[in-house]
Amino acid sequence: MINFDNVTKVYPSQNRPALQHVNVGIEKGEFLFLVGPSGSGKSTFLRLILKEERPSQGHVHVAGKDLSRLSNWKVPHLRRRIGCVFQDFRLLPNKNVFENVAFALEVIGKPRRFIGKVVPEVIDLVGLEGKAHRMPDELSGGEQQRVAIARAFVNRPMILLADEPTGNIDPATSIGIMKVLDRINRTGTTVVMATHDAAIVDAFRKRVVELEDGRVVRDQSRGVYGQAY
Ligand SMILES: Nc1ncnc2c1ncn2[C@@H]1O[C@H](COP(=O)(O)OP(=O)(O)OP(=O)(O)O)[C@@H](O)[C@H]1O
Repeated sequence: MINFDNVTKVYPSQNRPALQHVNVGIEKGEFLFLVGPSGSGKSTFLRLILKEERPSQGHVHVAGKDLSRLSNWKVPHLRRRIGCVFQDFRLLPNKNVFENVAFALEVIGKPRRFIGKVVPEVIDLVGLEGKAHRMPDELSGGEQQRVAIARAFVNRPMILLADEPTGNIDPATSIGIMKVLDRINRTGTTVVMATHDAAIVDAFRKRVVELEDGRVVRDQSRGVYGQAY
């Protein structure tokens, strides 16, 4: 589903590469934790999948397509098939839960009847039943992140990218967020989650790819956070 083929990324004005000779293949339906110290290249890895950045060398394939050959006008279509969740939720503050999730479908022109059917289903899936009419400032951080996940998933993307989704959430609540991501993964969506959250990585035992100075130093199935061997 995602293939990094000898990818090196050097940002203009930087002399140290953000990623160096990265080779990682991620199958459809996999769940992958991307770990590593701050500045090791995790966000760059995610941005390359979205074609927000281009490799300086090597190739990134997503769903069988070489992104370097994907014309610019096709990039919005690629991004539509990839849901994104961030540390800081990024909800629209003046829209309620239903409207925040519905907005993701409105902007791609889905009919109102379809929206009225699927949005409540996804709100239930993320564990927010009964809260559709709450405004973001009437929700806890964990609940806001559930809305953000519902919004990212409502279009049934093939891939979900999560950049530090539990970074602003307390440990107990983080487990609940992780269970939601796990549930989404079980529907067949490939999930790539960049994280510093050792407790979560250790509790869920998924594949772990560790970056250090832009290099893959570990790729382990059912891995833990901090054990390089
Ligand atoms: N737009 C940019 N322009 C120049 N350099 C950048 C840019 N984005 C990232 N970098 C550099 O590339 C390297 C990797 O950064 P990246 O954000 O991918 O790391 P990260 O592992 O996601 O870090 P964090 O855990 O702090 O989010 C760092 O040295 C960073 O300073």
